[in-house]
Amino acid sequence: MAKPIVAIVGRPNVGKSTLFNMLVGERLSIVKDTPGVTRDRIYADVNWLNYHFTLMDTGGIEPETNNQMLRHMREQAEMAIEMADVVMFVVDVKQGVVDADYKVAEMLRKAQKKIVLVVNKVDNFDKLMPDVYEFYNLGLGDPYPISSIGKLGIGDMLDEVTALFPENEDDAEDERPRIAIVGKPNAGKSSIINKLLGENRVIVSDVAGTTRDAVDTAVKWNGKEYVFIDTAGLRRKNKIKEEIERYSILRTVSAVERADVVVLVIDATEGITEQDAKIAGIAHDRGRGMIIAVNKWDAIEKDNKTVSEFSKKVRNTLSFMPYAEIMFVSALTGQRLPKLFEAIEVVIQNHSLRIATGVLNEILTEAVAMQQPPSDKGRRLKIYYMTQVSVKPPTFVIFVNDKRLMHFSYTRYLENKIREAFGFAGTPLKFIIRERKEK
Ligand SMILES: Nc1nc2c(ncn2[C@@H]2O[C@H](COP(=O)(O)OP(=O)(O)OP(=O)(O)O)[C@@H](O)[C@H]2O)c(=O)[nH]1
Ligand SMILES: Nc1nc2c(ncn2[C@@H]2O[C@H](COP(=O)(O)OP(=O)(O)OP(=O)(O)O)[C@@H](O)[C@H]2O)c(=O)[nH]1
Repeated sequence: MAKPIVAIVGRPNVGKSTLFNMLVGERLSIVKDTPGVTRDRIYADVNWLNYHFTLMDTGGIEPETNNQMLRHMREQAEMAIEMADVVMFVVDVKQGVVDADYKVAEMLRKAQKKIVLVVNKVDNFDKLMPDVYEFYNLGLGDPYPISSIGKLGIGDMLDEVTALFPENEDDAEDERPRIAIVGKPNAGKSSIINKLLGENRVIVSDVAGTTRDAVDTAVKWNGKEYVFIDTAGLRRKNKIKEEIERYSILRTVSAVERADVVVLVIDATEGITEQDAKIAGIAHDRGRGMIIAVNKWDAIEKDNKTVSEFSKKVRNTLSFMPYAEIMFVSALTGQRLPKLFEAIEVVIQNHSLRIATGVLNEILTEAVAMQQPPSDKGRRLKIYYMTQVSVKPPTFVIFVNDKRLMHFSYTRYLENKIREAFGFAGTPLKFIIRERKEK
């Protein structure tokens, strides 16, 4: 389920963005199917042979002084260590090994992270190979020479990256549901986790002692164990606004990647913002179960319209996830936090709910009878059959005579019928349209 995460770190100008764009390819410039969410190109899915992973570009800020650069690189490396399974440490053959490279290398070595040392701008292997050997001095093992522009050495480098992926995903063996608590800085993520955990905290002992797992907390509720993934505590001191945004997005991606269910915490005193939509979009794209928790509900003045008005604004801004329940909570007073736990459990169930094909097709037949499928130039859409092929999120394949006739709005109509029949509250549903020859 959870895809490995690979983070790119390195000094400014070594070619991180060029490498990122080359690996991601042109296909993916904008994610269109999440309305209202314009996607920064700082993370993307990469498919290489049979491997699928999420690539993150941690760079992008040009510090002015050497001091600033060192600080920035340290933070970059820290973030990468926390978030990624494998770190691509990119250096520049033209500049050779510089002081900052040594310092970052030392940090990465100490963290015992899986590292691939990538020497970029080796546009001519014959001529530049001698310069590549210098990078052995960093003590990170074999340097992998590449040219991001010339697309040289990429295969060998990726072979090494994928060889370092966790063997049997530790998450796969762990049956406990994983819940990521995400949201803007200061929304109250830590407060909610602490309150939810209360006395129920148990030690996450059987998970390997990597830095990433340090943010995981296991808790027992109604006799069942859950693992919470916290994204709180981003250090903000001295940071540029763009930097904070970038890190909080990447961190969210990393947490969401590992989660089954996501709780988006919104600060009621600030209202819902574009940044909230961005964060929600990540969970939606990845097909996670979803709950919207409007926190600090104690802190705002209310009358009998406040809930419906606030809900309306949330629904408008997060129009791509009408399936998510909105809850009004307070970490301070504990108001409705037990209900939040109940909601999490419901979403977990729905996220892995399977519907038998027979029942599904009864609903389909009925739905088609009630509203005729669309037609175009005299040719009408025929829907033959539907079956659920997977869970987390529930994914359905619909067999039709002609894919082009399947309008988005009709898929939406069918989705609504399925939801009317089976609920599926809190989980996105995925539909795959397949053509089958007419009989
Ligand atoms: N010759 C050569 N130049 C390259 C290669 N890869 C990147 N460059 C150049 O190096 C410069 C910096 O590339 P970027 O990708 O912007 O570097 P970056 O590391 O993302 O820089 P920041 O965004 O400042 O962190 C650009 O002028 C690129 O064209 C390469 O393989 N060979
Ligand atoms: N009134 C009120 N204040 C709250 C509530 N929940 C959190 N706060 C306050 O909001 C501030 C931020 O809370 P945190 O739990 O640290 O927020 P966070 O989302 O973990 O923040 P980061 O670590 O910056 O990502 C603190 O001052 C809390 O006391 C709430 O339900 N009501």
